[in-house]
Amino acid sequence: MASQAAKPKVLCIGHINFAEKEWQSLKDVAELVVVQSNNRKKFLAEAKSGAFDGAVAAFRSFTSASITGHFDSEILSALPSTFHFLCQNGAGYDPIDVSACTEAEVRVCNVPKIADDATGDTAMFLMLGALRLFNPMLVSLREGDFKGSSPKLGNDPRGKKLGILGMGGIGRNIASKSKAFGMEIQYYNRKPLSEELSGGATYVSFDELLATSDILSLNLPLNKNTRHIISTAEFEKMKPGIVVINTSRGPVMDEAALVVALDEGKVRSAGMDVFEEEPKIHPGLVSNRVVILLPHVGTQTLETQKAMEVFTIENVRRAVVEGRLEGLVPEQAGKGWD
Ligand SMILES: NC(=O)c1ccc[n+]([C@@H]2O[C@H](COP(=O)([O-])OP(=O)(O)OC[C@H]3O[C@@H](n4cnc5c(N)ncnc54)[C@H](O)[C@@H]3O)[C@@H](O)[C@H]2O)c1
Repeated sequence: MASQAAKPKVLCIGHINFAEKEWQSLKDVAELVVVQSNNRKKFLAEAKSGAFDGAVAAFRSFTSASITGHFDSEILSALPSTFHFLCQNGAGYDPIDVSACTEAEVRVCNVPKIADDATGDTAMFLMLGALRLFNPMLVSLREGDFKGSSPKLGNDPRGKKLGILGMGGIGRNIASKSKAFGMEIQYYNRKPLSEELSGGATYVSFDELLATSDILSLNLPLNKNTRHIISTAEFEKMKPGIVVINTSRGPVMDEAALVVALDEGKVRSAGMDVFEEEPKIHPGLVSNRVVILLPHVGTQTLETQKAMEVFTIENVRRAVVEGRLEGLVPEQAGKGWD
């Protein structure tokens, strides 16, 4: 009994859907506390009640923004001084204020690599669907008009230039899959990749990427530097008839500007898994049959979802047992925290 009382607490913010056994196994090293609140006000009150006292780490589910809102300095200051590890179950971590975490000496990890394949597959589906103009056909078939009244022909991927904006794990996954479709790959990143990592893709400037790509795939994280990185001025620089794919985060692209570019024919079609104000979607996208839309399901496979939860829970264990995390976010690199 005495050793049980001495265990640190770990918090579960949000739901664990596929790795409950792994979560329960943390009982060996920690006292498990599942956050009960369902909104920010209640979360702050729950923290104030002392329910989280002694907590050192948290599992944060992708959807838990509905519980805490932005994970910012107000949330951090409500947590006990023992709290030092935030384990985000997602490749993206834009709902977390990493600067505020760094200031509060809270280490943050996300889930790198595990989401690459499923998100890359989603991008390929959207890319082929948008290139081949499959969506109007899918819709008209279900409306009882087998091939649609005036089906337009789409394009082959073979021989097309794919421009990847953000050549990280997912960008590189898309690049390697696209090569099998006979595409030529170019990319823009904050810095060029090594020969080995680039896999034969050509590094070009941001403007050249816009001007010469037949298809543009957005694979950047969302942060203050990337918000609306694609807007009216960038659409103007693009090759007429470009196809745009977004599986990163909605706000990296100005959705209203995309709607204008589609309506003007500058952008021929688009494939989107993410939107600026999810679950709201710009009506100009919903009404445009050429655009192929998915409801942010890039990582939604049984295998990937389970592997992401397991990785995140293992990180909670690492935090408790070893005082470190795997996959510290790049903003916290070089602090001697990894
Ligand atoms: N649709 C989905 O369900 C889904 C799933 C997983 C990830 N995502 C999103 O995809 C994003 C990318 O994921 P990842 O795992 O490939 O991340 P990553 O960190 O491996 O790669 C991001 C790349 O973008 C580059 N980059 C960052 N800022 C840049 C800038 N201003 N200009 C040019 N390049 C820049 C980085 O150098 C890096 O190479 C995530 O941040 C996440 O938001 C979405």
